[in-house]
Amino acid sequence: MTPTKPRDVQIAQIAPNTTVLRSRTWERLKFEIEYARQKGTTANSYLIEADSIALIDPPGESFTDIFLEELGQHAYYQRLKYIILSHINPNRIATLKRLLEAAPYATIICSKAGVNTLRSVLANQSFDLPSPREDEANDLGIEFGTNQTLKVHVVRDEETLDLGNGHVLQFRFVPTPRHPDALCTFDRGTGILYTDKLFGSHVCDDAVFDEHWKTLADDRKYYFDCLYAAQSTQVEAILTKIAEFPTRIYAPAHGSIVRHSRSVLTLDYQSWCEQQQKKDLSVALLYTSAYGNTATLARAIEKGITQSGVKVRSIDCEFTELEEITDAVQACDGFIIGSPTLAGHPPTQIQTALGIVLSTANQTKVAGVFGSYGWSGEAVDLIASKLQDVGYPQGFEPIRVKFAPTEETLEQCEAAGVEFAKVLNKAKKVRAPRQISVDGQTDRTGRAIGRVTGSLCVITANNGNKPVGLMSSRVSQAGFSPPAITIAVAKDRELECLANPGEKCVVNILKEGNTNLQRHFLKPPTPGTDRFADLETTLADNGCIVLTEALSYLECTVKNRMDCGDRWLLYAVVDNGKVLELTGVTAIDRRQASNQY
Ligand SMILES: Cc1cc2nc3c(=O)[nH]c(=O)nc-3n(C[C@H](O)[C@H](O)[C@H](O)COP(=O)(O)O)c2cc1C
Repeated sequence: MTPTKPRDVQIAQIAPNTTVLRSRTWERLKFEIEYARQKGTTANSYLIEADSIALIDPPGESFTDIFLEELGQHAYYQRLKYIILSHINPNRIATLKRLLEAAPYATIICSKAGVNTLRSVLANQSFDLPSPREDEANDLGIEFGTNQTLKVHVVRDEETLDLGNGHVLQFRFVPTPRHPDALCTFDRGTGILYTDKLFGSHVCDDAVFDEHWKTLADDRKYYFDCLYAAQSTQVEAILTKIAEFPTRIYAPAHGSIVRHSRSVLTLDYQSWCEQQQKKDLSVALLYTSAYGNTATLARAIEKGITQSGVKVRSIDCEFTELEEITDAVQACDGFIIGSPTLAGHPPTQIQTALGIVLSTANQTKVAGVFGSYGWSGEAVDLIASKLQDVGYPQGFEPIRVKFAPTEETLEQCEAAGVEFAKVLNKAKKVRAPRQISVDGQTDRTGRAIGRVTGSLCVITANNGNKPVGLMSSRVSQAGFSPPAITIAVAKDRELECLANPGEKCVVNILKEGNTNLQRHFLKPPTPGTDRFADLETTLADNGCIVLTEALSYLECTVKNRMDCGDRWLLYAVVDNGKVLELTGVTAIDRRQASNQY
């Protein structure tokens, strides 16, 4: 295994008086769904050194020490006048606390929606704020007020802040259900728009700017799907809002700075939002989360649903008007309620949302419930039983997760999202009257495509340390010299580990008559269990699992991956192969129509 590079902070000047500090990790930072492509990430902070100095977005606690060390070498903490927080993230508090202890003259800037969260997270912290000294302040040319306690300035939408030397900052509120307090900052002096989470990607590399933007396409889309697909209406509104700025560069919180592909990426965001709006099935995901655990579960369920082609409207009930909740419940085909248990109950916002659901949603809507709890977990049971009383069809079994989710529980949630979408699709088929003319043509085409057959294979690979396996009948020989194949795989997280050139896999070609393996791999994997535990296996030279009951196997290296709508098409070179049974015949997938397996 290649040793991973240690975390570091890359520093680069990106415009006059403007420096980026990219806190980098080459490993997956968290097990949250948005990091699943395992390409590391960067937490970008920006320093504007004009007459007054402003720092935008110090990183989370994974980087506190290395970031503060680099910042200290670059700028005097005492001269730091503003710390702008584009959104309040409890994870940032560890860094913020240490920063404030070293920078006694700094004022925190955040939005009105952010200040409450800031107060509540800071309330649990004991600060050791140094007393600023008047003589030191005078030496540094800093205005010295008498009240030198923790200073927070809550900005208004469109407010400006003049840092001097032409750096006039203008703030815009860009709220989404996930980040209701989000703030974008435009610097009129440089044309840089500090976009926080927007336009980012979780990729760690040496390129500060996006010269290589074409190679980022999949990562950007994946990032959008995880963070914004369920909030496309709000994102469309944000895009209109920020279009007013004469922006030259997007400076996001993660990944490379967007200079070369700014227009392309803006158009991509517009079209991805439009694609979401056009989907004909939709889910209202109503949740609230005091400490972030239920919100993390919501993200994973959301991902499972959107990857199945169903639109999600995610609503944090704490920050949403009742009319919007009512509107979402009326418009949706299914709804999901997520709630923590606090003092034996769902919080008030969820009780209110449940009231709206019970009085608004007709009985045909598909329902789901989930939530994080600490010891008794009454909230999920209470909501589930109320929904059961009405008789809503269930999209998945109620999900209860004790405190913070693990990687397994998030997988379970994602699988539940996929399941929910399936139930919705089935319910739609039952309801929809058959449109003879249009469906007739579609059926004819589907039946014609169905005559294309493929050999049944199981693709095995390693997702981090975890072996994964997926059935596919879309494997074809693509080249002779070098021997190469193409594999079409569903846009499924299981094989996301084959996203990059150089990744290894084994194609196990199944034998006609061996229904054991076929049945095994047709079932969806159960999260947290070893899929290969009951099978006879051995390891190939490339480290992937070989199913010894297969007819033959190919050891492959991925060279390329192409986006083909609902599938990825992998092009892989065959490095090695072996026939395991000389007399058997290849199992073939014969079907009546293109949408059957
Ligand atoms: C004030 C408070 C009261 C709580 N009461 C309960 C309770 O009655 N039953 C329970 O199972 N968990 C209880 N918990 C634990 C939370 O449900 C648990 O921390 C959960 O992960 C919170 O989810 P969230 O991060 O989505 O807010 C309580 C936690 C707090 C802070």
